[in-house]
Order: sequence, then structure tokens, then C-alpha cells
Amino acid sequence: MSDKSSFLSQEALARYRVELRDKGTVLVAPGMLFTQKDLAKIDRLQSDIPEADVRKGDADDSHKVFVKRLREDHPGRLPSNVNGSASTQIIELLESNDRAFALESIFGASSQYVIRRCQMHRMPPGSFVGIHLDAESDPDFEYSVIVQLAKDFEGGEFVVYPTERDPQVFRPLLGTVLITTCRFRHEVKPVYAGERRSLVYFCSKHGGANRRIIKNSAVGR
Ligand SMILES: O=C(O)CCC(=O)C(=O)O
Ligand SMILES: [Fe+2]
Repeated sequence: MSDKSSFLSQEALARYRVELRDKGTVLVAPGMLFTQKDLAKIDRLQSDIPEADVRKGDADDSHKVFVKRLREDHPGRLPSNVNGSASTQIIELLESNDRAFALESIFGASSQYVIRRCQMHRMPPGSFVGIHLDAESDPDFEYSVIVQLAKDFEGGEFVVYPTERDPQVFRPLLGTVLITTCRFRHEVKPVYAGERRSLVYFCSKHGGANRRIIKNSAVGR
């Protein structure tokens, strides 16, 4: 872990941290956490990762989204990378010291975070991610980080339903990083034109086995 970030000024990190703490969600502007070069590298690598057509989430929530899995986090097990070297290289990029430091500073963390699960979503017209709670997949998930990888789509808004305030609607641009607490329900509205693509990862201070107790063995999103 380095002791400084080359991505964002201390002032910007503090601004994002306060917004995340107060509202539960923050949008980090394009270019701040991922350069154009990083995004191009992710795009190049992801083409080697197989894709699944997913209709159900971990809590039987309903979705319609194509998913590429990079790191899985199954109940009772340690997180583990899947789908070979392309996944490993993307995750290495996510875990680079400067990026991890910047994120931990936005989380307001005093200790290190691990990426417990990581996947990519492709959403052509008609796709959606139904309302769900990320913490239902793993009770130790604290923040999800969502990097927008496409710009030419309509619909696909990210809507957060905070417990004690009005819903918030986000329309992230290409390269934007949306950070949201895993304790608020949220959804991705249907895409109706173009194709929405995102890289999603879930961060936690817990590095051990997934402590979720499962009631059934359904494999989810
Ligand atoms: O693809 C996205 O924008 C995020 C979807 C989501 O909420 C999730 O994967 O938990
Ligand atoms: Fe989610």
C-alpha cells in the first residue's frame, strides 16, 4: 500500500469521501480513477472471458444481463479468480496500489480493503438488473464500485433507494466510477437503445471465507 495517490488530490478525495458518507453513493468523474489507457486495456482483455446469460440474482431477484465473471465469492469459500489470465490481469489493474489507496481513502477506511467479487456486465436493449441488495450476496460486502465502459446507450439508469431519503437516479458517463454502499437497495433500469457495459466489483475489509448462510443452492448473478 503506498502512502499517496497519484490519481486524485487530497481535496478531491475528501470531497468524494464526505459525499459517500453522507449520501451512500458518489460518482467519481471520468479520468480520476481509470485513465483512457486503463479502460482500453480492460476492453482488450475482457474479450477473452466467456459470458453467461443471467436471469436470477443471489436472493432470487430478477435480472436480464450478460455476465463475465472474473472473481467469484461463494458462501463458505474464499474469493477466487476464474477465467484465466485475462481476469487476473484486469484484477491486478484494479488492485494497483495507487488505485486501492485512492478508493480506501474515499471509503474513509483505516484498514485495507479486498475485492471479494468482480464481474462485467453487458446490457443490450431489454436488459435490466432488478432491485436487489448487494449485501445479500455476501454480508461483508461494504462498497460496490461500478466502472462505466460504454457511452452509446439509452436507459440503463442506476437507481439507488436509500433507507431514509428519496431515490437517487444516476446516468453515469463513459469512464465514470460509481461507488455505492452495499446496504442500500438499487437497480439498473432497462436499456432501450445501444449497449450498456460495466465493470463491477465489491469491496470488503473481510478477507476470509464468505460468511453468507445459504437457504438454497441457486447460482446467482
Ligand atoms: O452493472 C451495474 O451497473 C451494476 C449492477 C449491480 O447493481 C450489481 O452488479 O450488483
Ligand atoms: Fe448491485
